Amino acid sequence: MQKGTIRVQTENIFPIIKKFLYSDHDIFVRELVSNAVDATQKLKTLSSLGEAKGDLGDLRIDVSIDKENKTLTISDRGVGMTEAEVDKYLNQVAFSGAEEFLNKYKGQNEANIIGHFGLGFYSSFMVSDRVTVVTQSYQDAPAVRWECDGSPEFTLEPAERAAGRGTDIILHLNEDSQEFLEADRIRHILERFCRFLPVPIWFEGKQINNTSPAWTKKPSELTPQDYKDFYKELYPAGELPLFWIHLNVDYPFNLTGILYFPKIQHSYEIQKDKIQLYSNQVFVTDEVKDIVPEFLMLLHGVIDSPDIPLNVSRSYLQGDPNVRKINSYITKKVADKLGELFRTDQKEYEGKWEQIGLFVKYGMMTDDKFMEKGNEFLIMEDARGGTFYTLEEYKQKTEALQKNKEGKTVILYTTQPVQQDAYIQAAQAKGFVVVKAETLVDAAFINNMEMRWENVQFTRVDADIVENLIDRQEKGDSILSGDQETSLKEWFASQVPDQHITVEIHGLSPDSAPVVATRPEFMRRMKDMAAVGGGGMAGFYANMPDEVTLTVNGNHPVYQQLFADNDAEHRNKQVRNLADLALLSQGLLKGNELTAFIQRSVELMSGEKKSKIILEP
Ligand SMILES: Nc1ncnc2c1ncn2[C@@H]1O[C@H](COP(=O)(O)OP(=O)(O)OP(=O)(O)O)[C@@H](O)[C@H]1O
Repeated sequence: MQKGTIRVQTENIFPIIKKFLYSDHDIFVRELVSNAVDATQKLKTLSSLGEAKGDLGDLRIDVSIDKENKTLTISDRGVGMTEAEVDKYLNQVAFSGAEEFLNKYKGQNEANIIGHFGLGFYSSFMVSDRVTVVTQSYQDAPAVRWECDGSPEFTLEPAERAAGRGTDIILHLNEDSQEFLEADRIRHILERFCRFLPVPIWFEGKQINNTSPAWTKKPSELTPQDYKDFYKELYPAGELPLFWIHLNVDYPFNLTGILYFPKIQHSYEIQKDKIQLYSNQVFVTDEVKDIVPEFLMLLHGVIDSPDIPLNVSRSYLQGDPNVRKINSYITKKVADKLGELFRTDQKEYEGKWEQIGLFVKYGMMTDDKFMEKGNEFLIMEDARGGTFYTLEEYKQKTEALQKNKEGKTVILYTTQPVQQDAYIQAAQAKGFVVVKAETLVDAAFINNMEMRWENVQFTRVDADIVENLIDRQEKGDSILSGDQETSLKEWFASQVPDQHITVEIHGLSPDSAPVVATRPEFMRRMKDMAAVGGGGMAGFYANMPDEVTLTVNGNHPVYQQLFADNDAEHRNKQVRNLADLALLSQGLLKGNELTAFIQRSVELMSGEKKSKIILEP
């Protein structure tokens, strides 16, 4: 028997400390199973190079619990270790045999080796009083038993390994870690971390993992059904995705994966943290915040990269050049895919726009590069539905009618096609094109694009009377006399005393509505932004009451009737009703006011009847 002291390579001690501060004790399972996978992959490589002879047998990993002896064992049929190797790899903390193997066989093997740091094995001491390793090398050497209780002292002696080549890692679980003797607990951890490892892992008579998940295959080997099946495997409860992108780079960094665009019906269902990050098929985390661009956090799927530093802090991740490159690669791939979908199957793309639009808009707002590309596949739906325009198409279509004096294209939009129907119809009657901007992101998107798209301005269709939507017109000719205009203004002012409602008299077409309520664009936008939590000035506007302009169309015939009406009370009620009708069309008539309006309307109708009865005989 050999006795000795574990040697720590001091220059590597800091990563160890960091790693042991890791709050998640479950990761010891990941580390030990990863080592077993590495050992198995190494054996396959050596065999393919002719260095390991003979039949390799059933290369599987077994995880087992022994409740009586309070142990958890991980067994593999991999390369195993000779006595000298045990001394070298296990007795020197932070000396990675994985790194050494990779350097030695660089370019000669296809196997992906997980280990890098030479630390993983030591995570077993987070949960064990004692760890026993029984191992036999693929080389012709006797088996050895290594044992250590977490202190720097270890023992190393010859042993028997009935199963022959391979390694058993036996953890004698400590008092605080008895939970790992529960089968459900272990199965859960295995399913989380080891679900897609490339070597079969068995626990309690069942294989835990899918050894060749879709993302590790070539896109040409996969059918659409395969992608959908894999999605179901990842998210059994989820609805099928809209489409997906298969990522595959090997230069200047390694990255594979599949990103799915989920179906989002309602913005409130948006779920972030649905992308899982793997490193050589080992699950690392589902918090991919710094690796995936913010606007793509809504995607689902898997990213696998051995090049992402996994055991370091967040702030380091952000500064990591590989992470930044990965970020822009993913952005580019997503933009390319969207562009391709738009070009090759526009109808299909339009059909999914409601959901795709969310990504596109977020992306354009937050990423300059994406915005450039997005300009080609961002589409706006006509308020009538079914017709879509790109920005370029919209500009061309509205060239004649919707350019204002400054030469800007005025994009007219509606946030609620049903409620704003009267305004939309009025604009369409003028030959204007109104587009929908109904989703949660639209308010912010409009503000943002207005600053970045050249010569474009957005105006909500109810921001002003239709005559003023593109450019403010001179007050049209009114058939009213000066006195009549003054009285009309007074009547309205007395009936609508709200200081936030401004009354203006215009001479519009007799066919236009008698009164139109509009909400000035700027103020309304600020309030909208405040409502969805926009900070700064927007917060200030949130507390301001609605500003409304009532434009009274002096040329409407109803006013001639009013001038002929000598019953002041009756006339005032009519005036009030006209104003209320306009407010109603803006959804601004609520509560008491609405009830009063209904009562007044009924009164007016029955009053008319009465007067008719009196007049007719
Ligand atoms: N089951 C095993 N079979 C054969 N060799 C093993 C086994 N487990 C560990 N080793 C050897 O011990 C070395 C150290 O393992 P350890 O887990 O500490 O580090 P690593 O796997 O190289 O890196 P990481 O810290 O990233 O896991 C390994 O590189 C490997 O050479």
